[in-house]
Amino acid sequence: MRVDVITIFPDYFGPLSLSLIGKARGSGLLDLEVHDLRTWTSDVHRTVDDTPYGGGPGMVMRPEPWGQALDAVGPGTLIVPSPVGKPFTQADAQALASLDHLIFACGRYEGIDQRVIDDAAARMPVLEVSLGDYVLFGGEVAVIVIMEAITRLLPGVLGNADSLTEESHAAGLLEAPVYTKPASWRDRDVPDVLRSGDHGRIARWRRDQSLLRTAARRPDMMAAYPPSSLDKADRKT
Ligand SMILES: N#Cc1c(-c2ccc3ccn(Cc4ccc(CN5CCOCC5)cc4)c3c2)n[nH]c1N
Repeated sequence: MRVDVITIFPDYFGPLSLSLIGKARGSGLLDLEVHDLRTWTSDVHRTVDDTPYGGGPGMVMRPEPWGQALDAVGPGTLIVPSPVGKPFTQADAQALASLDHLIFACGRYEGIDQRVIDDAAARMPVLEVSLGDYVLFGGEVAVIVIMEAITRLLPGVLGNADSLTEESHAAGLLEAPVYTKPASWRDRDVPDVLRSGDHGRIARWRRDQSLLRTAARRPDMMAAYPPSSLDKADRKT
């Protein structure tokens, strides 16, 4: 997968050289390049922003540098993090993980001139996404989060592909609690069922815990969980 990130803060993306994303880049599974938007400015001050038409607070990112930057790195699927974007979900991560070329546009200030998005949409798919109902300083942190969500889905990145099948937002329920050694810690014991070796009982316990957690913390997920997936025993949970 080829990924181009355009930003006025390239140093924000140091974390994408670490851990499993760094390994994915080193092994060739992920070809990622971070570009400084100011590369495509032409004035001595390398200006990327200006005052908003119609008044209002803050500054808006100028269209010219963005247009030239997207001409240079595109076409691909353009992902624009935004406070007004569609909520980003695991399903979005799975869809994006299957694509060949992603371009991330990291806005700052009050956002990017809308004509940049409209112009890009005339020649490539554009997805405006939001991480959640809170306001960040810009799109860079969102891109790091989105890149983690996508990269872990790329074949060969996670050693144990099984861990992808049981994931919360893929399976529709929150995962059960996890435990490791020691069996007892500060007078708190690992549930006996997990040490029983009875895989059927363990699977049942984990499913029950998933249902309890999801019902308590994510009624929205519970409401969306297909009734056909709940057997009679579950309904008593
Ligand atoms: N992904 C993601 C994000 C972002 C995000 C993503 C990209 C950029 C580029 C600039 N900013 C800052 C910024 C702050 C304030 C405002 C004004 N509006 C805010 C909403 O109410 C109306 C008024 C605009 C832009 C960004 C923030 N925030 N939250 C998410 N989940």
